[in-house]
Amino acid sequence: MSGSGRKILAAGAAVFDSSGRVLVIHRPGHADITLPKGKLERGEHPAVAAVREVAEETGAIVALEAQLPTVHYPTPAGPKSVDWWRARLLEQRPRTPDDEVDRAWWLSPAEAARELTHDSDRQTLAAALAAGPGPALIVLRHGKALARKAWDGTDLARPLAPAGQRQADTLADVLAAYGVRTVISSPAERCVATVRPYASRHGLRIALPAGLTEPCGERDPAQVRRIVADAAREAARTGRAVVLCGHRPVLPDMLRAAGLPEAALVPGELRTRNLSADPASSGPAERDPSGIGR
Ligand SMILES: Nc1nc2c([nH]c(=O)n2[C@H]2C[C@H](O)[C@@H](COP(=O)(O)OP(=O)(O)OP(=O)(O)O)O2)c(=O)[nH]1
Repeated sequence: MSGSGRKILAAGAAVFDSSGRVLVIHRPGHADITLPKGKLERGEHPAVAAVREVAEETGAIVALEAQLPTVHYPTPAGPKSVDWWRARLLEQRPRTPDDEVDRAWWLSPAEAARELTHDSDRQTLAAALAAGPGPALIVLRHGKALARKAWDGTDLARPLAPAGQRQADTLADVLAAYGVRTVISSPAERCVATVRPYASRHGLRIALPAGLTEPCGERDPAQVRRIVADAAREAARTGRAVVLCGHRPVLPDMLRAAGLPEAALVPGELRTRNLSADPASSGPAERDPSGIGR
């Protein structure tokens, strides 16, 4: 069957171990050597799919770091787009070889560049090397909240709408894909509730700096910048991803302080930046592939 026109979506990762080696697979069906990746399941976020596919194809449990350029190519089943991340190995689990992937192994980047069958994988590897290692700093707008006129309590206590709660559940999987260890939120309920499913699943405390609330953030952008800079230092110090959840009027300052381009985030949408071990250095800015907010 050729070219129905429907785009095939996939996601994968250039995975690095602690010695800087990269993980490749052999696929007997295609007789090729590639980076691990695979198709999204229905409704699945690409970041979540990337982590799942790497685990299924290699047994490697990974945390995502920088997002890399999306790759497009035609296939007999239709045009295909693959979202890629740089990722680091957290744990290697055993995996039984099968017809899809009969071997997964580690190569130096130079060896991998020689062995990979497809040029696009070589380009993804080059982008991963250019991004360098480092955890993600994630800036997130809270999920869809109850309308102001539908709520007669204080604005700080205004809760998420049911759609916002669903976004929060999806975000819990996305934040897990990045291996988030530090959760920071405006104390407003709609922000806290956006990161609560993730924090409670992982037994993490949510830090609640008052400086991220709407009135404080708008009044004192310098304090917002300090909160974000502290978060970036924490990520660089621990090597683990950090998420900051805030409000639309404060997000421009949060994004700027994170070194991300200005963007009008819709509820539940996020942007990530990868931080190298040196918090002063600037990593590549990244877009949100999620569509959670859309
Ligand atoms: N992996 C990969 N395959 C490519 C590229 N360019 C290209 O023409 N192909 C060909 C090889 C295969 O014959 C065909 C489909 O391979 P694929 O890896 O995209 O699809 P798949 O369904 O077998 O695998 P997956 O998405 O489940 O991982 O596309 C490329 O850049 N990467």
